Amino acid sequence: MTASNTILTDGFGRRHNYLRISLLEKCNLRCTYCMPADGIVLSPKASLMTADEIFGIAQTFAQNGVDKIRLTGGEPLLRKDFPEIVSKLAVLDVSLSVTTNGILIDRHIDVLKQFNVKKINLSLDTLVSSKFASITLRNQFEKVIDNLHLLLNNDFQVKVNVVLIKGFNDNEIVDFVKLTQFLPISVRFIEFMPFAGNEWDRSKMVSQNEILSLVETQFSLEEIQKLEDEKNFTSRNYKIKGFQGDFGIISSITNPFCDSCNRIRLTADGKIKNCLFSNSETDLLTPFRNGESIENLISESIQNKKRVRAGMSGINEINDPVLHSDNRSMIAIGG
Ligand SMILES: Nc1nc2c(ncn2[C@@H]2O[C@H](COP(=O)(O)OP(=O)(O)OP(=O)(O)O)[C@@H](O)[C@H]2O)c(=O)[nH]1
Ligand SMILES: C[S@@+](CC[C@H](N)C(=O)[O-])C[C@H]1O[C@@H](n2cnc3c(N)ncnc32)[C@H](O)[C@@H]1O
Ligand code: SF4
Ligand code: SF4
Repeated sequence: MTASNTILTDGFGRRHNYLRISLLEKCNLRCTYCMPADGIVLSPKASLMTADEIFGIAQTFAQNGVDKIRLTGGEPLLRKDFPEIVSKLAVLDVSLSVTTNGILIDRHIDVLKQFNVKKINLSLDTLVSSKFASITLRNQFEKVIDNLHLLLNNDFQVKVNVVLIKGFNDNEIVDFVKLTQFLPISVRFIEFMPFAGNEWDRSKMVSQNEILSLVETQFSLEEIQKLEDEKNFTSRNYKIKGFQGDFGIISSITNPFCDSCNRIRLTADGKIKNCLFSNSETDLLTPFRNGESIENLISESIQNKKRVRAGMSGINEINDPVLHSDNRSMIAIGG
């Protein structure tokens, strides 16, 4: 292990080479599983990281071993200075990717191409326009579908994120799988997770086992073995013979993958979270603004990271995560 890896390696030997940066807390959709119905209290604009601050903090991570940065939010493409942020981060020796709801892809496709941001994760929970409106509270289904095709026509690698909610879209699982017959996409079904204000209930969650059992009634599946650089991926993926794409499952609740966690999060107001479910945060932005070193703070946060997420006493136990009442809503974490 090189010295530059040390501050990002925790007590369990997990090397945190993947930084997820939330660019803002705002969004042009209102997905009910992501944010409270009455919205969230937004951080004052002055407390959000500027493009230069995002770059400066990300650079410290890159110098210490981060080689993958994902931009998220809120909706990252809503940031007016998105092109500036991407152009700055592009000089770092990292792979850059974006998780987006897809609505503004056409506005930013040139900048994504220019700076080689070729991996886009696009969230789409239903293939039915009226259901899209009911879960996102906005009528933007056609726009998202058009932009999905725009990405594919421009050779982007697209993963489609589908949060499954019982009674809402579990009857579309097979349709999403069928979509991969002719589209070279990876559809990932995500177990619904609990966050402030999203009215999570275990009974609304569709589990990994339920998804697999259902798909296996229709198709013969082959599990895709992960390549060495994919070992930390959140999803376990499956292929159906003759299909152009594949599908996967992100089983945060029933089969968490904390033993291979390589992720650290930076919120839009410059705090790091060492786990999605953790309520403890470390402010990097204030010391960064004061010209102080942030490496010790990063190191401390990594060293304090728990082996498994809150609420879990064993990696494969089926046990609901404890929802910290003071953890943020998902929209203010970034997934
Ligand atoms: N429990 C848990 N869920 C995560 C983690 N990282 C991402 N997710 C969830 O996985 C889903 C998809 O997230 P994405 O933003 O597409 O990121 P990703 O799965 O890391 O994407 P890739 O880099 O393409 O593998 C979202 O629901 C995230 O909240 C994690 O570290 N822990
Ligand atoms: C918070 S969003 C931010 C990026 C962008 N706005 C988007 O929707 O892709 C990141 C990811 O988190 C997922 N997500 C949000 N709330 C979730 C929840 N309660 N459980 C599981 N995944 C969730 C979304 O589906 C999305 O794929
Ligand atoms: S999931 Fe993404 S698109 Fe939906 S409200 Fe959350 S941040 Fe916005
Ligand atoms: S729940 Fe926390 S520790 Fe587990 S994989 Fe997600 S971020 Fe990592």
